[in-house]
Amino acid sequence: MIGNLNHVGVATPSIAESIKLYRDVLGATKIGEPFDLPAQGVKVCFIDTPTAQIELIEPYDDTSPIIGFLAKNPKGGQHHVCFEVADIHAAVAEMRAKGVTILGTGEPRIGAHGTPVVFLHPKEMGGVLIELMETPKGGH
Ligand SMILES: C[C@@H](C(=O)O)C(=O)SCCNC(=O)CCNC(=O)[C@H](O)C(C)(C)COP(=O)(O)OP(=O)(O)OC[C@H]1O[C@@H](n2cnc3c(N)ncnc32)[C@H](O)[C@@H]1OP(=O)(O)O
Ligand SMILES: [Co+2]
Repeated sequence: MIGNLNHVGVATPSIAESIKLYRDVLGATKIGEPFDLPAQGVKVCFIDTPTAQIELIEPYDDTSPIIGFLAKNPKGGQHHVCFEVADIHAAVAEMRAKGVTILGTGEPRIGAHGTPVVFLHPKEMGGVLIELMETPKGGH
């Protein structure tokens, strides 16, 4: 069911500091403008690599879903991996049929690429928080 690896989510206490690392130390050249995504409780900045993106995420406010993760990992860390799926509702139905817990309300929500996303519980995914996102129409 899963398609392309779209992005790896990296939680950080400071997107500005993380940009310095990826740009000045790792040599990334395609770094987007950071933007707020209050519906998901995060500020976001995408860094492009030839085949996938790094998604830097910083808490939008103190109700952010990444607050607990940053409390345990104050310097930040690898937070989630995101795979594309052709049809999010079909993916949710398939996961539910297989007994997998969809986080939150279970209803897909619009993510940072403007297409619906859901998250699968890390305890049922070998310790990895997995995001499924519907592939943008026309690719990306
Ligand atoms: C912008 C959008 C997009 O791309 O479009 C995004 O990605 S937004 C990305 C941010 N949004 C999300 O992450 C939404 C979905 N996430 C959530 O609902 C939450 O963050 C949870 C995954 C349920 C974790 O919540 P919280 O940290 O409050 O719970 P908790 O501390 O009780 O953690 C429960 C257990 O899960 C583990 N745990 C927590 N976060 C984890 C992570 N990122 N990867 C792997 N394990 C993780 C904890 O260590 C703990 O294990 P132990 O029990 O062993 O101690
Ligand atoms: Co993400």
